[in-house]
Amino acid sequence: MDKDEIMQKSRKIVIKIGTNTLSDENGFVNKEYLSKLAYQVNELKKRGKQVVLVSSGARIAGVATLGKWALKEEVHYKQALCAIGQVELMDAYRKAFFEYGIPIGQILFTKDDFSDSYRILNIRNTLFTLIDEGVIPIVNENDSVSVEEIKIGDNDTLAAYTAHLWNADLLILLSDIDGIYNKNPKEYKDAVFIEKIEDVNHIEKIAEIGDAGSFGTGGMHTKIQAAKLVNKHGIPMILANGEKENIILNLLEGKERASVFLPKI
Ligand SMILES: Nc1ncnc2c1ncn2[C@@H]1O[C@H](COP(=O)(O)OP(=O)(O)O)[C@@H](O)[C@H]1O
Ligand SMILES: N[C@@H](CCC(=O)OP(=O)(O)O)C(=O)O
Repeated sequence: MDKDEIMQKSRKIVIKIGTNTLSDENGFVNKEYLSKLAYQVNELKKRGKQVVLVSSGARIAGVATLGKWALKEEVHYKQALCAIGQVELMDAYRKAFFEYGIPIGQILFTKDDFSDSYRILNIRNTLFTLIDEGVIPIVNENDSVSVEEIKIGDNDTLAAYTAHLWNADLLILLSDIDGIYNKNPKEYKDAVFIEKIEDVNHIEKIAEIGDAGSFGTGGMHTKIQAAKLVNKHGIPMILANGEKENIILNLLEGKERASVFLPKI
């Protein structure tokens, strides 16, 4: 299957939005962006698709709101910033989706939650209930609970876990870049775009996996990790540029390029 066919056939879609994509240049939640996202999710719903959002952006929203601690590296400051920013984030989502009459529900995970079968059962029940009732679940890491060893700031992996847990048909990572290149195009002008990855386990042979952009955390490393995780469970992953106008709907109509990571049959 190619990217366009996957987009059309997938019913249960997890969409992850990265920090750079949904923050403005000062780190505030970009409300105009969320409004356009809500429009697209509503269109997906109208076409019979179910959507779970995984959203980053709490830490930077905390920095912007508080106006300090931007450079603090200690984990408890990062956790405190996420606690502040998560409220801003959800407030912005709530208002954006309200315009389309769509209620949202917040789910905050720690990595531990996914290794406990009792918690997994509860999470699944909550997710299924929200979706069955027309609510859009918005997932983030429970940053103020997660501890350093668990690692704050890897929502790509979190999105992959969520996709697996929900038995999603597709994971879409929306980043500030239109896919993976053979090297970081923000550093190398001659970087070559890679449209289709048939075996993510060998990606390092064809691409240099580099670090994050300005506000981002995981860079390409965590996106590859996410692809490995979902592909192993038969779920394809699309990495696309979330900053492009109407990206999700354009992907659906085959009008945009993106990198697709295909599970092995
Ligand atoms: N081979 C590569 N192809 C594309 N982007 C790359 C590559 N290596 C590193 N990058 C960097 O990864 C960034 C995306 O990661 P990140 O900033 O963490 O995004 P997000 O906030 O969406 O999670 C890109 O903006 C780019 O600078
Ligand atoms: N959970 C944290 C960090 C999430 C994270 O992985 O950031 P990103 O690499 O931009 O997806 C937050 O909401 O700020």
